[in-house]
Amino acid sequence: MCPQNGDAPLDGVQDAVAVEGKTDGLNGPNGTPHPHAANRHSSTSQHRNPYAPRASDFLNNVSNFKIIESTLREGEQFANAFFDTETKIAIAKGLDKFGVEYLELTSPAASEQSRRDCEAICKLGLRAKILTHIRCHMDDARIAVETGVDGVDVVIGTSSFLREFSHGKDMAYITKSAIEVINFVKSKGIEVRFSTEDSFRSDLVDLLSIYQTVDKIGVNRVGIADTVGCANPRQVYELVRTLRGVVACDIEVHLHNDTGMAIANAYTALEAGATHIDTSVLGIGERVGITPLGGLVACLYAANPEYVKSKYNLAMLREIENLVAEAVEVNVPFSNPITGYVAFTHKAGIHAKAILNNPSTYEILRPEDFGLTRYVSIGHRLTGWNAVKSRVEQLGLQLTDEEIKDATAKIKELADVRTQSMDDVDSLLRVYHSGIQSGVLEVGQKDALDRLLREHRAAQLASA
Ligand SMILES: CC(=O)SCCNC(=O)CCNC(=O)[C@H](O)C(C)(C)COP(=O)(O)OP(=O)(O)OC[C@H]1O[C@@H](n2cnc3c(N)ncnc32)[C@H](O)[C@@H]1OP(=O)(O)O
Ligand SMILES: O=C(O)CCC(=O)C(=O)O
Ligand SMILES: [Zn+2]
Repeated sequence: MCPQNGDAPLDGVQDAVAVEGKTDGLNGPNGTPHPHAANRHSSTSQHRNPYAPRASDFLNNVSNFKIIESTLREGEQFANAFFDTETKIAIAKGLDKFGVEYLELTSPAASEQSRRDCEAICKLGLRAKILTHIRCHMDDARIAVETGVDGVDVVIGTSSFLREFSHGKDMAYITKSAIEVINFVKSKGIEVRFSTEDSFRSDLVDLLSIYQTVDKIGVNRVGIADTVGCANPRQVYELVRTLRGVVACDIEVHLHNDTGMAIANAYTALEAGATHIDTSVLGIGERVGITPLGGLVACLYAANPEYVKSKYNLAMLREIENLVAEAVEVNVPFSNPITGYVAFTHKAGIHAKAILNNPSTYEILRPEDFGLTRYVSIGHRLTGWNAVKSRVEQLGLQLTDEEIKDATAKIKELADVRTQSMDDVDSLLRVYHSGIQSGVLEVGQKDALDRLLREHRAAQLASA
């Protein structure tokens, strides 16, 4: 792994340094010396600098990547998806406003309307580059280059499964048609990408050989596709890193989410030197889809918030997700990163206290950077007096800490029976406060408080 280093344990020390660098928000090896390094390795470290940059520091593209947004291609392969022209244009404009670098559209060979929609989106004059996605076949390529796209994404299966059961072609034929299609697209002066479908179940020698061939003839990007979602982060790292050493062109990854790895795999691909990541809004695509745009953005924001904020209009994310969710008739999942309805809701008393003091205690993403708001939920039995105190202050009530703790005990007692709404909690706090103010209530007088609450409820019912 490290050319200067034949001493295995040193790798461990280097890992520790890399972690320190990250903690400082640095990509490079600028961390302070590891306290144990000198003692443990003094004999070898005389000859080399253990803190010198490693190959992996230079490969890492976590803060240098482009998104190829494929909601209008992979996303159209989602079981529920039917996008009419108007919806496609709304999605394209929304994603463009968000700031994705590329939009990938369904093949114009798929249907007459697909071809017309592709042309219509090319004419919108968006900032994002427009790509279309075709089979590795001259018939498709001829149609694609006439649509006005900025580039063509070419794909063909290389695994034995697809060679035998999909297109029936061997590697020699695949290579020959790849060269023909790539040269043809290039001759039109537009970008071309060549991708192998089912890369992780393809023979490594076949893969590297075809990628090297297309790189030599000037393809702009090569793509690796985890078509069945079988890859894990380590496999992704190894394949991308190996490919990085073989081709000079950009590297795109397309990662399905069948085993829930798509975001982690995308992150790891960037660490290994990938330059472009395919996404779709909410991850929609064949089966359970691919790397979701929002989840990827959350993950990359956590790594480098300033870079991600500078590239994308993050406050647009919710609007785009809602647009696509509505178009394909699904709900945004409750646990969705950033936009899930509980993404910034804090509940347990211990969390609530710390969050109220400093949100970074329990938040890696700042809701305000996404145009969103944090919530502290208090009407439940896991609440604590610090959270209740914050609400008391918001309501402008004057209560001592001892009184707030007493009121909190009542909230918990009631919440043991059922969760209390914010209105329930507010009423209780107001009743408690007026009881204290008027002198009919003192700390610990449970019966008096129960009576005041009963009277309050009766008055509410009478006025309803
Ligand atoms: C993993 C992915 O998601 S890849 C992208 C998938 N996208 C699509 O399929 C786009 C939508 N598809 C379509 O509209 C149609 O399938 C079309 C227009 C592409 C082709 O339709 P048809 O000609 O009716 O063929 P059909 O879909 O039944 O079969 C696919 C054909 O493409 C061939 N083929 C499959 N993959 C490739 C490829 N990557 N490169 C070249 N040829 C291919 C198959 O051998 C088959 O050829 P055949 O007609 O000689 O049997
Ligand atoms: O073109 C590509 O890279 C990917 C095609 C695709 O959708 C897949 O293999 O899952
Ligand atoms: Zn796919």
